[in-house]
Amino acid sequence: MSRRSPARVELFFKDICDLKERVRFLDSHGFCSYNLVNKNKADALNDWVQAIKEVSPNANICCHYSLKYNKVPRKGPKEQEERLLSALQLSRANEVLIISGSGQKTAWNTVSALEAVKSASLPHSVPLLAVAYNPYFPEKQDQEEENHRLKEKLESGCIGKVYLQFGSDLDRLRNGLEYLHKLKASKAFSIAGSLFLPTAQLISQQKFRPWNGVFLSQEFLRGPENAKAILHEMVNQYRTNNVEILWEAPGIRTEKDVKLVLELTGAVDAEKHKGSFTSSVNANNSPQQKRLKISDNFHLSRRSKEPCLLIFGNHDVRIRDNRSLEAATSAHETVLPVFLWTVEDRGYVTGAVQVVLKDALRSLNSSLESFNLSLACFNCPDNDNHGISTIKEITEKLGAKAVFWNRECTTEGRDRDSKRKAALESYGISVIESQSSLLYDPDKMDLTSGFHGGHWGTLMPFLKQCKMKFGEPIRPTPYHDTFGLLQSVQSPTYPKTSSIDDLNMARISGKQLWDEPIRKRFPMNEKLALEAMESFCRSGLKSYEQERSRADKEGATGCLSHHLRIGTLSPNQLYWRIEDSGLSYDKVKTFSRRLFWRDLAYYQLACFPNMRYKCIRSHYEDLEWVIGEEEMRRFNAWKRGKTGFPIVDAAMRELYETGWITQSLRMVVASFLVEYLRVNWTKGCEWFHYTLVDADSAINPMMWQNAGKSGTDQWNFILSPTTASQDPSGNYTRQWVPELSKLSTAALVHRPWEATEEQLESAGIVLGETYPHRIIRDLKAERNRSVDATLEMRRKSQQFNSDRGYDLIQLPNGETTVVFTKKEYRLDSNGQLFKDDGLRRNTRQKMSGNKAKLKSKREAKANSLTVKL
Ligand SMILES: Cc1cc2nc3c(=O)[nH]c(=O)nc-3n(C[C@H](O)[C@H](O)[C@H](O)COP(=O)(O)OP(=O)(O)OC[C@H]3O[C@@H](n4cnc5c(N)ncnc54)[C@H](O)[C@@H]3O)c2cc1C
Repeated sequence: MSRRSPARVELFFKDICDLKERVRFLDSHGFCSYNLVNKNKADALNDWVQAIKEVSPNANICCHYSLKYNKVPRKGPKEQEERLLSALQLSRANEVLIISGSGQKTAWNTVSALEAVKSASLPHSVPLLAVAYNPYFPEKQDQEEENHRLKEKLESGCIGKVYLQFGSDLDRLRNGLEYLHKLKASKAFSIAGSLFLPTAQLISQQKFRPWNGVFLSQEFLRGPENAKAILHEMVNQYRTNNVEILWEAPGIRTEKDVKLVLELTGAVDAEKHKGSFTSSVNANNSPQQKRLKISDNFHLSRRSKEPCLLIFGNHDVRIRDNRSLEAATSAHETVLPVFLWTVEDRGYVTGAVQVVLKDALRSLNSSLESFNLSLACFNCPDNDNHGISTIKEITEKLGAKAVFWNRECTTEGRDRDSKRKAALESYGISVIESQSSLLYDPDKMDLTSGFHGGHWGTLMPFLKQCKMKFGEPIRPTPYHDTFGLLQSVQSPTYPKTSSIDDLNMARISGKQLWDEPIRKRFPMNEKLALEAMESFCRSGLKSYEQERSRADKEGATGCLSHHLRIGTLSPNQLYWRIEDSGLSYDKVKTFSRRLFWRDLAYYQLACFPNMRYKCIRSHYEDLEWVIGEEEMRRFNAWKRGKTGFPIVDAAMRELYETGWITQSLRMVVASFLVEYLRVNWTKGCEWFHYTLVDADSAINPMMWQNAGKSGTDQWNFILSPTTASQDPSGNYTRQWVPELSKLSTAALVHRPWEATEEQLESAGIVLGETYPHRIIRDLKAERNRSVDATLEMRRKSQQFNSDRGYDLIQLPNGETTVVFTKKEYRLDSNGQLFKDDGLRRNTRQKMSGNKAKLKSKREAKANSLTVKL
């Protein structure tokens, strides 16, 4: 789906002048996604693309490629193929829709064309490929044939989008959409759908000279009002199914047409799309402001001559797919890129993150320098509240009246951004904020209390709500658009500022240069981020479902979290790379959902701004943990990787040395700290925050709260510190705990206390000397204490216990909701453990056989102690 436009529009025009005029008109009404039809072999599609880009540089353009009109006369398939492949490689469009053309299908058709594309293995830079699908055939047999052809097209693995043709039978549309969703289960693609503008002219044209393949009912053809009612329904169906609208015929040419479009879709679309970019410029209701609301679009031709500031944060250090950068460079001819480092930033951007941030800033600066821009860095004085005085001073020196930045959705970032915004606006400076670090804007999301196919605050209700409310995440901006923008701006003359090296950030001196292994393992720049993403998509992604828990396998997970944290990669770039990978839904679904976990964390943080320190289930503040010296003894051993449990120690050492471990290991060590060592989760959370290169103020606390039972999605499993299923070969543990490396089997590496004296001796191990004794011996007893403490705390907090024994929490809007609670903690109103609640049995009885079996299978899986992470 296009980034900014409420819908796509098919363009009809006489010549280039007319085309530009039309685009100018549509652009001024907020459209910026266009389709160019191909009705003649002389059509100069690339010239048209160029003309559109001159008027609307960020337009997203789909060129149609008609196999019929592009056929090389009297030549065989080879020549047809060559023509198509060269057209694709030369195309300057964002998408190419390949169509056979109406009439009898010949040997050279979309299916054979896609076969050719597949075998040519074109570079990744060719436009997204799309095909058409008609769900409206009146004859069953014809429809089946069409369905089969679509399946064949998708099987080529080259298709990223399907365009639904127009028709008026709503039932057939519903069936068609169902069919598409079925196909989506194995092939990832997005859907666009045509709509005709129900004008009197179009209706009479279709009545008397209907187009081939367009099936319109008598009711539709009765008149514009009837047609409108049908279109309303279609818009609803499109919306529910995340279908991007394409206004096909007869095009949108006049103010009246625009009004009609808005009547049918406008209000909702405008609302839906304004999210990614909010502006405080022109707070009045000027036409420009209205336009911004609809399209968020600027024109280069209308760029301001006044300079502006573009402030980078610690989460958007990139030039690609960076909305604030696009907004600033689209609106101003002169832009000063700025990085400010304040005492407040140093309070929460700490440890390993500073190391990778500094490197990323260096690389951002080099990228900017290649466009003759450079990053002006400022070490703000400690008494400069959020760097506000520094920003004011820069704007004054520069004569700038506008400041752009991407909002940072952390608690600290929100506080900073709102204070800066209020102060700058009071000085008459406009602040233009964007959102560029999450798939969706958390402030626009609202989950009502209750169970929506999952408990409140769990992944699936959140994911479904995102897609229902906002559709698919927006596609990243093509790099050539950003490149064009950056090339066309200039740097203002500004006095020399601090260099990145001068920043009071990651300044490590003395003997222990702890940053070196981190820098070595995680060099930071956009190019490397893209390469890492590519390499994972080509190899690791296929086996992610099976291998993601393995710590002993290189590349089992993306290892991209540091790039996402600092912003050297945008989540939209990653999301769409996965969606366009051509792999089946089953292969990519878990990975795609990971990015929704990321968004979910930020949604939770918006609801519970103190969640890094305070339990979301507020009564869990009373949970008893180990305290005093014993707590310190346990916590210190855990931090330093000296607990005597090898998999835990290996992970904690890798974390300390390099700043990263896989999710499966994070879960093992978190589970161990909380459930067995019984140390308060906030301690682990803080240690992770300091040591992780991807330390994230939303994800880290969300995961620790879940591990520590007080989060919205309390873990329904405990990970054993001794079975070490994450490292079946033992090689990972041998690497990080070299003192055990000579033990002969993986089992002994993970449980050296089971080794005989001879085995230990021949491996050169003296337990308690060369490797520590286990810090706790009786795992079962520790775990029982942990459960008892939880039950005791819950008994004392009956007001937070639902009638089915689940925890209740209060949402920011004052509503109370039930959150998932592990079976072993569920209590009745007398404080007794629920045995088997009748409610569940009744519900199960009501469910049909298969569904019930499925559900109990799922529950059994969830309750089992070994889990697939
Ligand atoms: C106790 C604990 C603390 C964590 N702290 C952080 C943290 O501070 N920062 C962080 O980015 N991740 C954190 N995670 C989540 C997860 O472990 C890492 O994102 C993941 O290990 C990063 O490796 P990857 O890029 O190879 O992940 P992949 O498996 O390749 O996943 C791709 C991306 O999805 C996102 N992602 C993956 N898992 C999660 C998740 N559970 N929640 C939210 N987003 C996710 C990450 O951005 C990740 O890069 C934590 C997990 C646990 C159990």
